[in-house]
Amino acid sequence: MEVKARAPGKIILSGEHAVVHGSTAVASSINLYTYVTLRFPTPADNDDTLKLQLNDMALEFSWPIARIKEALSELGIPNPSTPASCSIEAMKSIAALVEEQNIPEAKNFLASGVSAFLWLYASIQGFKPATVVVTSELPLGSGLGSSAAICVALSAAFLSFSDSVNIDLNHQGWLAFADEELDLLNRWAFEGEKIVHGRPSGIDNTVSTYGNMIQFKSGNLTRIRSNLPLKMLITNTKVGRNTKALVAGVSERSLRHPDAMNFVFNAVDSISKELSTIIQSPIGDDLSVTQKEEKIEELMEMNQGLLQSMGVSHASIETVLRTTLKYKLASKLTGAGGGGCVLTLLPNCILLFCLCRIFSKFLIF
Ligand SMILES: Nc1ncnc2c1ncn2[C@@H]1O[C@H](COP(=O)(O)OP(=O)(O)O)[C@@H](O)[C@H]1O
Ligand SMILES: C[C@@](O)(CCOP(=O)(O)O)CC(=O)O
Ligand SMILES: [Mg+2]
Repeated sequence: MEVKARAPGKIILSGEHAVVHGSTAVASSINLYTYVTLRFPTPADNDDTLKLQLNDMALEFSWPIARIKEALSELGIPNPSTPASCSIEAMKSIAALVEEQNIPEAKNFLASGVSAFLWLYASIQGFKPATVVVTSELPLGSGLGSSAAICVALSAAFLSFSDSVNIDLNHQGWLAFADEELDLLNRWAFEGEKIVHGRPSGIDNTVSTYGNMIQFKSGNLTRIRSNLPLKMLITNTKVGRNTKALVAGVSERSLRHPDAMNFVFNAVDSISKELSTIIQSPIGDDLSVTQKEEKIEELMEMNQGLLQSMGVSHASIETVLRTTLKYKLASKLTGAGGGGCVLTLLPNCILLFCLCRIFSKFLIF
């Protein structure tokens, strides 16, 4: 028996970090996915291990089921319909299970993802032998939500074998979870994301679970529909960073300067709400597409300024900002910052300009 699940990455258009402190944020899923295949051995295979293959990393981990049972004995019978947080004790046992695998030092950043896998698997599927294969189109640790995508795809694969879930909707050739099941999936993915991020807001796993665009505040999701043909260029600075450390850094700053940081978070809240209103405003209202894009550019610049004051920008991000500004294009970091990816709005008039250039070449030759 085998199942394959996929979950998308995301971009945050406005509100990263501040969303952890209760501000509104706006995010969109992107069409880059993480894929998880779950396979149970037959009795003839005589295989009593849990295997995790990370194909893109060319790594394979394997634990005897008896060892996992011994380490996580407190878990008892799995209860897929009730998402549970990993206790400090269970986290210690999982850390020992991961350590036994001797992950190469250069790939130590994978330890949190492997830990989330162990927690989700043991909690949802219990102590059954299986092989889980992960592949991803997303760059890891770059702000495009690879941690949430793997948690959603793992939870989806594990839950799909559980009686408490109904999967019958056809979506682009894939079976989809029914709406009422998405909440359960999202809550499990959030538990995994907590292991990677420490203190996630939940926006990444939510947009990866529900897809399309969302507005998110204090754990509450509003699904939104864009009426603007927004085009974003994503530039990866390729500077690695760790979301958990950056999120913790912002929290420490807000403990040191609570009043000032509250103003920063409130300003971000207003920016996200305004952005969401513009995106959803009907075509043909008072503002033209160009006027709406100009407003969005200004909001992106203000959001970037506030992210700088939270301490999460980086020299590599500033270089992208300066470069795009030369072409009068507005940019902001997306995700946790400290490196990672930068978003640049490509206004429709630019696309028209490029098209004209392409066509003029055809005309000349
Ligand atoms: N395909 C994957 N395989 C293994 N671990 C993964 C995978 N995708 C994400 N992770 C885990 O998530 C971490 C990256 O998460 P994070 O720092 O939040 O950045 P982002 O979510 O922006 O990619 C990785 O270091 C790893 O632990
Ligand atoms: C910084 C934050 O707002 C987004 C982090 O996104 P990413 O893991 O860098 O893709 C954290 C969160 O909301 O959980
Ligand atoms: Mg992440």
